[in-house]
Amino acid sequence: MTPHIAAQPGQIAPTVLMPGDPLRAEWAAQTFLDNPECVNRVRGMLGYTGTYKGHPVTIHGSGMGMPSLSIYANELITQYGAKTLIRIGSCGAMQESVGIRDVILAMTASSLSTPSRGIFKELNFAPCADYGLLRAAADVAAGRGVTHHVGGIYSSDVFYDERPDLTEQMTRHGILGVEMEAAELYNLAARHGVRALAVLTVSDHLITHEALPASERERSFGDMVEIALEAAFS
Ligand SMILES: O=P(O)(O)O[C@H]1O[C@H](CO)[C@@H](O)[C@H]1O
Ligand SMILES: O=c1cc[nH]c(=O)[nH]1
Repeated sequence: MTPHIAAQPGQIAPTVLMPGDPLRAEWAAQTFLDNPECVNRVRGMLGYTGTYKGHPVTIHGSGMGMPSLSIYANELITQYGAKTLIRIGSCGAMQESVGIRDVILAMTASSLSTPSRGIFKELNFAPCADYGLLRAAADVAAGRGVTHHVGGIYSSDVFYDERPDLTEQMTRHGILGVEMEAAELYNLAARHGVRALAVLTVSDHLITHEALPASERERSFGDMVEIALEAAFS
């Protein structure tokens, strides 16, 4: 047990999927895992462990934003031995060529700051995905005919952004989408020598202002979860 996770030793699998939303963790575990068992509900941050095609998998919420993800990812890696962490999140599209419901595989994540800023100081460390996971996820997405994009994303500290000039520069420099956790997940994975990837579903569009209707979210998020699960064990 840790300050934020009540699971007993052995109740967290080496492979962990991390949505921001704890209820998405519950839905994904009940939909895609066999024999899902709730292993954490401290502060309402749900974690479930079950199996996928015989492989043990934990699906655990990260909360919103990098400080929250940092708490859970640190404890999952250092206290429970997680070796593969895949974020399954929603994001906003920042390119005309990226559509609502598309999947983005985050090769790297830019940020203004992360919880690791204090370590890196003047260094602009470039957090990046595990290449094997990234390549496997792209292959799975292509094989399933899921429209997907591989490239850089922006991990923001805020949902309500007051810097349209920054959004403009990121769009100009090819950043595909914005979310709030991947950069720190990649920093932590690099620090602890584990694998990480962010698989994101576009839920809204910063340029066209389209948004995914709530009724369609589940099916769209399902593609993302299956891509993550298949990539983890390919
Ligand atoms: O859908 P999730 O995984 O929570 O991800 C996105 O949604 C939240 C903001 O609404 C942030 O956590 C952002 O990263
Ligand atoms: O962080 C996020 C998530 C979805 N859409 C956004 O615009 N930002």
